[in-house]
Amino acid sequence: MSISIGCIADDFTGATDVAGMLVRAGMRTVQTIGVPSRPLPARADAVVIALKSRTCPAHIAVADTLEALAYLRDAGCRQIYFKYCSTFDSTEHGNIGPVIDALMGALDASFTIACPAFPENNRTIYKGHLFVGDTLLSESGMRHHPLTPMTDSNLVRVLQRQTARPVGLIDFGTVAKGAQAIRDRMAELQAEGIQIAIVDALSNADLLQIGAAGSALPLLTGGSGLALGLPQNFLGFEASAEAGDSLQAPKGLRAILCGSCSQATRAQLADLIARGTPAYAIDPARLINDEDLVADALSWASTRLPDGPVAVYATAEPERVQWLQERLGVEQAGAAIEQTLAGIAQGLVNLGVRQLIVAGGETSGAVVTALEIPGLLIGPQIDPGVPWTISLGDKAIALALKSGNFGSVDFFSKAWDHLP
Ligand SMILES: Nc1ncnc2c1ncn2[C@@H]1O[C@H](COP(=O)(O)OP(=O)(O)OP(=O)(O)O)[C@@H](O)[C@H]1O
Ligand SMILES: O=C(O)[C@@H](O)C(=O)CO
Repeated sequence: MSISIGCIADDFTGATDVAGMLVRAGMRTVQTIGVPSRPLPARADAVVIALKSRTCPAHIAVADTLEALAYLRDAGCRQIYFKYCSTFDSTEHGNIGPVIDALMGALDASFTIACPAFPENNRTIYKGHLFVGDTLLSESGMRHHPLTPMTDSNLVRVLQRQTARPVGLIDFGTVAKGAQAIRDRMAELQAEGIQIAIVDALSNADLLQIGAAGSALPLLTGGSGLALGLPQNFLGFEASAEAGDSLQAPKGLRAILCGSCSQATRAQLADLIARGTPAYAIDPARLINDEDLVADALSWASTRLPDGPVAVYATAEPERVQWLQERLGVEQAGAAIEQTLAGIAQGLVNLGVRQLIVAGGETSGAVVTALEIPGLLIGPQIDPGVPWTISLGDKAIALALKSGNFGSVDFFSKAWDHLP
């Protein structure tokens, strides 16, 4: 089997996001949960390994990434792609910088690019500054993110704080001139000693040019948008009409689990509740008191599930998130909620749920891990960056892993209409 692109994603929603893009661009794509212990179950042009490495300590993120890299190299992947968030979610200590460092070292790469732009979801980069819609990243809801608050919009500055390798910029003036100009600028920057270049991008057309310019780089890094421009680089690869495989969602009960506190998820949840969907709120005060919220939520859900979808959520406003974080610490607060939602997910599947939407990357990581799902086949897109997937393994479950800030306001109700 010859695999063109081997992708390592730093969270699970990000992984389905980029896998969906590769499918859209015509590549047969398999997503694995963690580094697979067995050969891939399906023929693939691209493989996406989903890690949960965005917010763990940097040395663990690096170790997990290098293990994934070893697998992808053994599988014969011709280009490696590190996928991180379109809002560049990271802290002063990483993990984007340390992971890029480690990948460059292992691949003996002297230069790479960093381009998280995702114009279809209103993430654009201009003069190195990341915009979310009309606002700078630092003025967007991302400044309140529970784990990776983003308070600086200048990505050259942000990444430079995370790596000792010199970081530069390929700005829009160059990108607008097309692939050859971008290639020339890469060469100039390398000659100046720059090893990683943030690249401006305002549209999918820019991403196609950037993808073409990066054809010879052993390592590319970015959001999922960049993936649209990569399949064109592979000789002998022909866009396959069956790339999305004709998947069939398993029948079963429906549920929604929300651990994302992002602005979009909060609005989507409010919309769902306003439409009358039963919703169970995880009460952080009861969590602190060690009450068995998993059993409580499941007993609540069990009587309602036969009548239609139910939602269970920890989603809260920034002040409520801070309240819990002050009592448990940031990491422990996140982990406690994730474990609770993961336990509820296991119980829901035991109750017969086979169609499940999960909101939030960290949350999805916890849920998919608890469900012991080894991999996902990628199906139709619900909204940009969020495809339906069908789990591999013993028990087929249709899963939509929604990145916190993705999706239209009616996402949770319309998603069912897009089931394959
Ligand atoms: N009420 C709450 N108090 C404190 N932490 C919470 C609360 N609700 C959720 N969390 C935690 O906030 C974090 C949200 O991160 P998650 O990645 O799931 O969502 P997101 O960042 O919106 O999504 P994405 O990474 O896809 O953009 C999780 O660790 C979750 O457990
Ligand atoms: O790139 C994005 O914004 C998403 O795929 C993501 O990674 C959110 O967790």
